[in-house]
Amino acid sequence: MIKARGLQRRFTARGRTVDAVKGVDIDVAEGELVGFLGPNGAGKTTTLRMLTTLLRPTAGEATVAGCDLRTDPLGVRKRIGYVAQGGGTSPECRVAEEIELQGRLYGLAKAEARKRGAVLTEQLDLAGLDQRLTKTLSGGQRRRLDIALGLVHAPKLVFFDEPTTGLDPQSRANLWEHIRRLRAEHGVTLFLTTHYLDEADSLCDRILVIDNGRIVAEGSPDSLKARVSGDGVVIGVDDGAAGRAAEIVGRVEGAHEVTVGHDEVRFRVPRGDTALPELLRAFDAAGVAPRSMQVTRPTLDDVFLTLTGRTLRDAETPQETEEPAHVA
Ligand SMILES: Nc1ncnc2c1ncn2[C@@H]1O[C@H](COP(=O)(O)OP(=O)(O)OP(=O)(O)O)[C@@H](O)[C@H]1O
Repeated sequence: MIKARGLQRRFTARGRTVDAVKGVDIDVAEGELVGFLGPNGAGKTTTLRMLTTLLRPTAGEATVAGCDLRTDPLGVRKRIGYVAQGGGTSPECRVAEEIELQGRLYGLAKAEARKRGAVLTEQLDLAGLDQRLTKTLSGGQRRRLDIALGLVHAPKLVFFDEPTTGLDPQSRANLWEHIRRLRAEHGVTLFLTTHYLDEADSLCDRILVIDNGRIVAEGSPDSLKARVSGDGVVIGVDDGAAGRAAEIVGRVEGAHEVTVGHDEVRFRVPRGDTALPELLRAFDAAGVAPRSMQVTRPTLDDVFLTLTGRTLRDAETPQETEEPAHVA
């Protein structure tokens, strides 16, 4: 659905040059839900704007939904949906009118656009609000309307730019459910940017981590976590037994960063869940009885820290943004 090679974007404004995206390769297969994760200013929106034809790449090439980004941007636009940050609803328009208008813009006949609007308002829990002025909607309702607008032409590939930024936790969870359903019930391929670790972790099959204009890691949430730091394990033992416990732990394949406390041993291991049964057997054979065993999975923040030496939150810097220099 997406194949991009060496995509770059340089901005020049007031004599200053910013290399916002420094040559990224992206592959997304049909039906995947892929997250593009990175701190503020990492280059997520710029990449998304290139892939959706809103910004011309300085270099590189891409095929999006089967069309070449450079030679057939119109083909790309017809086949994709784009749910932008903040959306673009008109405050004085009614919900149903807004969706119908968007449908007409995509070339649907009036009756067809109206029918499509009814289906979408139903699917996105907006039924009953169709005569409301969009300015009276709550944040979550407005974001769902943004999604409806992005889906009006039934695209098979939808881009979301930070879909849940600014929403309260309940509305975020509700929106995640809608995003999951889009894929499960309609087979839509989804590509979303986020700087929320929990969002990427809970929603996405695969994550691309971008920092400073470059992709620094790629994989499923679990494989990223396993690859970078491994699971943390803490074994509680009786006073005085920690030394013997540490000897046993030292024989476990892949165990590292072993530290011995008074009544506990801590270590890291690639897969805590598979190491524990082996450990239990070894403890049993040695006649040492552990009092407790605890496994903690690393977070995506640990991944980012290992890759860049900074946490995602530390990495967030205020943006300096000029007006975008248009357009494909
Ligand atoms: N039109 C522009 N002119 C100059 N610099 C720009 C422009 N747009 C983006 N940039 C710069 O490019 C870099 C990447 O910005 P981008 O908006 O793509 O990051 P982002 O990862 O989407 O961040 P956020 O999470 O805050 O949306 C930043 O340094 C930003 O200031």
